Amino acid sequence: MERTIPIIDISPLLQNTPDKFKVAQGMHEACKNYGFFYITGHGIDPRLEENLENQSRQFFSLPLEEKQKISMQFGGRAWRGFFPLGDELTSGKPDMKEGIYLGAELSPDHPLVQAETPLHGPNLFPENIPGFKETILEWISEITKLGHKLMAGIALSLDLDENYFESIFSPDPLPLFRIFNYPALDKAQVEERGSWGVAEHTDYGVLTILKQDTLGGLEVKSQGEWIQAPPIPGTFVCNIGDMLDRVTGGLYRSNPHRVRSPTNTVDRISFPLFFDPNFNARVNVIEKLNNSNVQDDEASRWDKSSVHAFEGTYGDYLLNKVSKVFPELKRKML
Ligand SMILES: O=C(O)CCC(=O)C(=O)O
Ligand SMILES: [Fe+2]
Repeated sequence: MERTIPIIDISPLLQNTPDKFKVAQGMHEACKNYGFFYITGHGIDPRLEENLENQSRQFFSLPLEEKQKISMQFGGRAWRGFFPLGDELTSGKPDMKEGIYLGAELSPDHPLVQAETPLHGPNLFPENIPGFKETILEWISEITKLGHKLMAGIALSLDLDENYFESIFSPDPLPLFRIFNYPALDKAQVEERGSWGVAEHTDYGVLTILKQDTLGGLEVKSQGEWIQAPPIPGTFVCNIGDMLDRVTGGLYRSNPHRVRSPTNTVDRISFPLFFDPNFNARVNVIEKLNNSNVQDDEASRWDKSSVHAFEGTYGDYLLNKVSKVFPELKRKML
């Protein structure tokens, strides 16, 4: 039988009804077996989704010079703004995507900005797309709220108190929001550049909440085989990041995934929000799980490093990763 990623209706979790325990059970199975699940019943306004998609497409169809007006070069340590096709690397090779890096809008007097904490600060918004800034900020706010609810479900799925994970998000989580555009490639381009919009990797944080368009191309490695995560209307894709793999002693694995570039004439667009721990949080193993016989997968992992052996704060882990995906920027900014 073909293996497919489970779809979970999370409305009982949002409405806090007794069925939330069934939702948690579904999450437990999905996280153990796939590291991925789809959610429905998430309550996000379809008009907000539509605005986000339309305004993002407007942005990416602008000439490169226009997009470069909000280049990451101007984002400084906050690590925000636009990057052009081929600038981001996975395992040292350029991804076939362009995108915008976004996050919580922090003013210069915010303590973390005052302390010159990397990845914290103001966003760079395109000026000539009416409503785009408001849409982006509303999206970050709504999906961040959803992230907290999903983490309550994940805590229940591990037989923990619903608020268990709040300490690693305290005083605030680090929501890293990205909008990616994967240009359609023809045969010759695939031959020259390869077919990866994003090559195999795992996500770094706790939970990724991804809106994708209707084109597809996301693939997930599960029990050694690559399976599709096709778009399903009304859903988002959620997946486990390295930090949840770490705290569960590998019970919930951060599964490798990749994106195949579209080959028709339409570009694929996607919207991952990485719901990450506070930058200064220490992300410790959940003692109660007692899952100590984890098979470390360091040797077979895409980055040849272990999420279990690592020491330090989440910020340390993250900076080590982002400096590899944007080596040039790291040299200038950090
Ligand atoms: O674009 C997608 O569907 C997924 C992107 C992704 O895996 C990532 O940015 O970490
Ligand atoms: Fe990813």
